[in-house]
Amino acid sequence: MTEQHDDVFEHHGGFPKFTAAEETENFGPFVEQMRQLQDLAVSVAPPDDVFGEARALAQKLIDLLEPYQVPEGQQPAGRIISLPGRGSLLMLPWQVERFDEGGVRATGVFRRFHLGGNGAAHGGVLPLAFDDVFGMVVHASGRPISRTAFLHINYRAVTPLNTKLTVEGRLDRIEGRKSFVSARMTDESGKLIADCEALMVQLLPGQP
Ligand SMILES: CCCCCCCCCCCC(=O)SCCNC(=O)CCNC(=O)[C@H](O)C(C)(C)COP(=O)(O)OP(=O)(O)OC[C@H]1O[C@@H](n2cnc3c(N)ncnc32)[C@H](O)[C@@H]1OP(=O)(O)O
Repeated sequence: MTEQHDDVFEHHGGFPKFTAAEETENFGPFVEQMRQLQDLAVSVAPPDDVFGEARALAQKLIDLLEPYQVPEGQQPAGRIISLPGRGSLLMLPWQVERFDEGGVRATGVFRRFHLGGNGAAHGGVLPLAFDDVFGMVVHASGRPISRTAFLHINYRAVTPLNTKLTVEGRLDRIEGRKSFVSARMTDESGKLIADCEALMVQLLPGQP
């Protein structure tokens, strides 16, 4: 992790102070296994007694992890920028490849877990991808922490699963507290899958 990445969670506005977490031996592989489980949970059709066995194993995992819950900002999930989705299961398992004031670029695939219908990604996961990139664009540009006021997506082509895609976002202009940002999602041939514009509004002191 670079020094540039180390300070991206510093305190702004009314947000709590977040610090980046270090990658450890087991956390990244654990998150990937959980993602595989998510993919399987939405794609298997075994006999019901197999679900019974899975329930028992899942309960063991719950019992193992439950004592270790911590407040927001202290868990590794979401704080390790070198991991896909920063190690957060909520985030798409994409890798950040560029993070500087010129913009943010992330690449990755939508998986079976993200299926909408007829082999394509669910339309609701694209705003998640864009919104997360815009949060990083704001930080990478050195702007104070901001929240999304609006986010407008144009779905230009059906979004495939298991196909490498790229999202590139940038800061277009600043008006006082307002950061106007935009991003494009493309496939490896350069075909435009979706584009997006959003307004990020800088939080006032104490604003949640
Ligand atoms: C590694 C890094 C990880 C980074 C990890 C950290 C990531 C954090 C980023 C997460 C991003 C999110 O998804 S946040 C989650 C989704 N978003 C939210 O929950 C936001 C909910 N909404 C709000 O909290 C509020 O509405 C705000 C803060 C956006 C704005 O409220 P406010 O502070 O009272 O300001 P307000 O006066 O209304 O607006 C300020 C200016 O913006 C304009 N404005 C406000 N809303 C709109 C709008 N929808 N469309 C057009 N313009 C608007 C106003 O006209 C005004 O312009 P003018 O008169 O000044 O010209």
